[in-house]
Amino acid sequence: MISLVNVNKYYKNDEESLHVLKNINLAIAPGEMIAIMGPSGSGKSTLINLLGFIDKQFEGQYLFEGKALLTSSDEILSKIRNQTVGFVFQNFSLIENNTVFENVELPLLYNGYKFHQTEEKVRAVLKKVGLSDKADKHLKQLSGGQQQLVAIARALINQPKFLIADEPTGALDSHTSEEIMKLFVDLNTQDQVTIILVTHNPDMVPYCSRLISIRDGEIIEDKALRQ
Ligand SMILES: Nc1ncnc2c1ncn2[C@@H]1O[C@H](COP(=O)(O)OP(=O)(O)OP(=O)(O)O)[C@@H](O)[C@H]1O
Repeated sequence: MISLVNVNKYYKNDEESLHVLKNINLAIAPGEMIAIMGPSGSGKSTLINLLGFIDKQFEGQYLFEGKALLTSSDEILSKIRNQTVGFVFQNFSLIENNTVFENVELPLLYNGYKFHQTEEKVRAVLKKVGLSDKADKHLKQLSGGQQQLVAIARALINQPKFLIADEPTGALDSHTSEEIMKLFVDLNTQDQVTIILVTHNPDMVPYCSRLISIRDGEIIEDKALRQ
């Protein structure tokens, strides 16, 4: 599904050039659930920004389903991104003053759906994450774990080909983190959602099917975990 070939990334300014991804070669197949680990500053965010079609400025090749999508215009690329990848962040990035339903519905509206076409899809995805009874609640009325479930529902609503989760349990206690990871595993094993997860927490790794470790912009380890 995803193929990075000899990818190098530099952050350049007038005085210096910082080499943050070094000769990355990476193939990701549909149905994988990958943990990316590495110290702060090792290049994890840079890598997932590239994988999520956010960053086009790099050397080497990124093929998605055999195509070099990053050559598309910004407008086409943002449309592709909206239909192809779902993002989940540590801080949830939800709209505080909107209801659960409205938060989850938003990417559908961006994708061209009309208000009267969204109800069934939003209800189905809320059911999947176990929030059927919370649709009309405001975000403020939910716990941190429930807010992360809303963010996952929002990431899933356009049926993306893969999910990128950047420290999705970073703001949650260990019990809630476990619940969130179990949901990711269900999505991965039952619905074949491909998941790429950045984490600092080694406890999250055994839930994944593969571990990629990064140091100083290089992949230093790439190993299979559960099958
Ligand atoms: N926009 C930028 N301009 C210049 N340098 C940057 C930029 N973004 C990141 N960097 C540098 O690139 C390197 C990799 O950063 P990156 O954010 O990818 O690391 P990370 O592994 O995600 O770190 P963390 O775990 O702290 O989020 C760091 O040295 C960082 O300072």
